[in-house]
Amino acid sequence: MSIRVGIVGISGFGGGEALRLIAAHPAFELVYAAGEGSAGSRLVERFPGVPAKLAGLLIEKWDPEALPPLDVLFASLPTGASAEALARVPETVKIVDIGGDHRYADGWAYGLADVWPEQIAGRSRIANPGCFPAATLNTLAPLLAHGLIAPGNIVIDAKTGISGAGRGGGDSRFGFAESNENLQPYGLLKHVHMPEIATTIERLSGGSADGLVFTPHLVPMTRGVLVTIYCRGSASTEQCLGAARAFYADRPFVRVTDRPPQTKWATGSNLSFVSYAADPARKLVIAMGVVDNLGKGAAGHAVQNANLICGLPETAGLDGAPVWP
Ligand SMILES: NC(=O)C1=CN([C@@H]2O[C@H](COP(=O)(O)OP(=O)(O)OC[C@H]3O[C@@H](n4cnc5c(N)ncnc54)[C@H](OP(=O)(O)O)[C@@H]3O)[C@@H](O)[C@H]2O)C=CC1
Ligand SMILES: CC(=O)N[C@@H](CCC(=O)OP(=O)(O)O)C(=O)O
Repeated sequence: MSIRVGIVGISGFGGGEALRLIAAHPAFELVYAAGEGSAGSRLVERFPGVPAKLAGLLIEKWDPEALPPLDVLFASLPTGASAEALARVPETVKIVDIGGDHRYADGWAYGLADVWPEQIAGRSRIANPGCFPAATLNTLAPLLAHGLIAPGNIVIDAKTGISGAGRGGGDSRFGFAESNENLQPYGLLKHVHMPEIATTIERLSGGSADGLVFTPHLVPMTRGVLVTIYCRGSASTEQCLGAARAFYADRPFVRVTDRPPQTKWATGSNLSFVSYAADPARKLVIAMGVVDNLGKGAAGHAVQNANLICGLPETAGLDGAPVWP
């Protein structure tokens, strides 16, 4: 029997990527689509290339009290816009929230699926990590778990494609003329992802994440996140790579590479690439991670989490190769 799923926020970048993955999923059947401004449109009007079986599905006005029978709801709403409404979704409907309202909130599991799948399976309320935290935490987890780096004074230099800002795009700095041939830092000192990154570093290490620095930069590409993370530790490059290979030995989506990873390696996939370069003499470990912000950074991770809470193979609907070039 198929598992009935819905997507609220389907017209957005995160919701659209969830639609793409669910349309090809072997067990999920999309029976509900919702939004605000897009309500009243058929899916084909928003996504001309949508598979024929879904073309006529009507985008409903989002109303948590008017859901059809559903097993799983993917919520891809602007951060700040989901908490009140999702609290009114019946308990019988499992939820994966792609937005930021429930990360480390009471009653919600933080869905860092590659690192702690056992904390996700069996739950019914999952908060998907943000795109930068997904890239960062997958990269740091093996080093923190093996005590190869200090949890304090970690410096994260991050780069993101423009789609990370969503279709709404916020303000004019996301337009073509402003972003093409341009690089800009933003969110200095107080980006919203810092709390979930710090909390998870502390959970994984048992130490304090004091001194954390995180600076994202907007890069003129559509998709992709690259994090270059500077840490203190005496491990060698081989020790770091070995720790990551052991940590992710049975995990399907994390690839440990000798070479520094590149954003295009992950495009269109739920993969996460990690690599390391370390100089014990300088007590310096450079950890590098890559994800697709709409894949492991959003909808791919959400489908992985949904697979876990539905008792499906974790890779269901996610085993396609990345887009290349
Ligand atoms: N883009 C990315 O790479 C990532 C995004 N996220 C998070 O995912 C969430 C969605 O982001 P993204 O897809 O990029 O954003 P978009 O701006 O592309 O899409 C937002 C969606 O939310 C819908 N929406 C807005 N307000 C309402 C409302 N009041 N009721 C119902 N629907 C509403 C819009 O629908 P309509 O068009 O119908 O108005 C639209 O479908 C955000 O919380 C974001 O932070 C997380 C990780 C990565
Ligand atoms: C380019 C850009 O603006 N990117 C977003 C990250 C998207 C994301 O992961 O968002 P949530 O944590 O809200 O879910 C940002 O920096 O806020």
